[in-house]
Amino acid sequence: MTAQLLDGKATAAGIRRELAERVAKVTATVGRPPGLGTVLVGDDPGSHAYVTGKHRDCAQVGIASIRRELPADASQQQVEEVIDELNADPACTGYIVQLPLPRHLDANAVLERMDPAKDADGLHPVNLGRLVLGVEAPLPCTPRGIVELLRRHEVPLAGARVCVIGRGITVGRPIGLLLTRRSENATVTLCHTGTKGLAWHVREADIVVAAAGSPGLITKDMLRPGAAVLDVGITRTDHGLVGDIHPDAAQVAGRLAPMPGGVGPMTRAMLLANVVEAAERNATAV
Ligand SMILES: Nc1nc2c(c(=O)[nH]1)N[C@@H](CN(C=O)c1ccc(C(=O)N[C@@H](CCC(=O)O)C(=O)O)cc1)CN2
Repeated sequence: MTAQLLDGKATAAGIRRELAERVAKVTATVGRPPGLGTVLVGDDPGSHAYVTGKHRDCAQVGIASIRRELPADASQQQVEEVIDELNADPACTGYIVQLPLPRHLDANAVLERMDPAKDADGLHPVNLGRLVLGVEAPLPCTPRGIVELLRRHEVPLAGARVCVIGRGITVGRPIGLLLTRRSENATVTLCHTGTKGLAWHVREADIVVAAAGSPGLITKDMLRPGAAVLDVGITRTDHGLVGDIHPDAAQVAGRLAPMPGGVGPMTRAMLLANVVEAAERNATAV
């Protein structure tokens, strides 16, 4: 078997086209375009590349960019001052704080200081709480991108057994909440570095989401033949970027969202969707 491609790049391009039309409408109604802010602290090359990509996407759909950068040794107070500024800026519809932050900073305190109504990442505790409660809120971009990618490729979720590997705040923890909503109705097993018998859990699954950041962790012998497999792990090595899914997995998987070209572009598209939805909410509230 050679896995069918879950093509995040093409799917995200289609979503950007849909969003560009909505941006044009909301811009005409409000008299100015929605604005996405980004807060980037430090020199991590990956984070710089992701933020640059986010602003490139904004330009493509007509969203204005507000870019704030701070040095790696920025203090908690300096970061929080930028947060306060974006909370107060009427041109900023929504913003994100690029993660991870340098170790000396308290990321939870930074996220908590954000205005939840401007949280374009769905990572503010209020919005994560709303996700737990099943109340409408901006959704974390990667989990939302995964659900959208599966939906647009007609991969059935109702009753599906999903194995998620990784318990980080941007993917592993929130995706369990998303997929177990009544509207999705999947059953989720959340695995992590403390899980015993990882291969057994993975083999039970119809859908595997690998977000551990452990290169080549999931091999073909661990998979149920025909499973849909999504690679969310990204490790930068001397030989380039390496995902969590071993290349041999494509021989056994039924569907494969590769890295690159699978979930990453969907993450970026869902960020734009969160900003557009916030702008539309604001426009109807006026
Ligand atoms: N505040 C946030 N921080 C981080 C998030 C997030 O959703 N919000 N997620 C990741 C990084 N990330 C977005 O910020 C992100 C990661 C990867 C991609 C992507 O398009 N990847 C490419 C491959 C990488 C490359 O070409 O350099 C792909 O998969 O095709 C987009 C966004 C952690 N931080």
